[in-house]
Amino acid sequence: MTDRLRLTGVTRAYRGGAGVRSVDLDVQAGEVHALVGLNGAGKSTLMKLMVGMLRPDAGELAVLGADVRVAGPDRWARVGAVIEYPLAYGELDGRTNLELAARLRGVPARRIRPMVDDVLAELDLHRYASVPARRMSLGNKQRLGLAAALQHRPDLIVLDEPTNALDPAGIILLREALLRRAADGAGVLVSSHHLDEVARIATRITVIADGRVVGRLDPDGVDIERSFFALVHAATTSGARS
Ligand SMILES: Nc1ncnc2c1ncn2[C@@H]1O[C@H](COP(=O)(O)OP(=O)(O)OP(=O)(O)O)[C@@H](O)[C@H]1O
Repeated sequence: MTDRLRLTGVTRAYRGGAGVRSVDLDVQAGEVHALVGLNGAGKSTLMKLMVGMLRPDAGELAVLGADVRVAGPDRWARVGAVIEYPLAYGELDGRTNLELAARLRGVPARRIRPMVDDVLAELDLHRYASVPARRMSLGNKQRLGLAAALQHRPDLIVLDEPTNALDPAGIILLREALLRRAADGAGVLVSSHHLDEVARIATRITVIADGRVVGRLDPDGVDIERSFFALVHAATTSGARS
């Protein structure tokens, strides 16, 4: 097994006490690992830690084998992430946004145009290649952000609730794109509230509640929703007692 991402005892507290505590988590090459939890469980906080947007108070965090504190641009160029909101320059059209994202990741100039064409086709965005991002619908902006994160075939993909604004066609396109990346050896981590959606794609499902890992779900399990609530309930009632 090859670690694409490994968190060991990672803790980060916000002022006021919320945050994540002693989280152990890994993402392996070739897998889609899903992080599920209720609103406020700590999914976005964990993902921000994983991509260096937040620094841990304690614990170790390795991205593609390098400590997150010392990972350089070459390492980050092999990561694709969308955390919270897809980033796009409103004045620039879809194609230019994607070309810029590719340049920022150091993709050689001759490879950029075919790469952008491929991802525009993959996420059915060709109609928006010449449309400024500010005129795109929320779902198409999300497709554009996902395209920017996936186009350079990163070795590690971290997506925070990537299906939130997508229509059913977009959800299927994203699912296929992620399964293709994983089959090619990428490690994929996605957070979601949608248990059914996650069960279709994930090889592993980790449940978090109150900033802690509280258990795992079997993607092939019969009543995944029930198992999810049982885990969350057990964790929050034991947390309330302690
Ligand atoms: N900047 C911040 N300052 C203080 N507390 C914060 C901050 N950001 C998040 N929190 C708190 O940390 C906890 C975890 O939030 P986080 O956004 O990671 O949860 P989440 O699982 O992503 O939730 P959702 O599903 O609603 O997006 C919550 O209690 C939240 O209120």
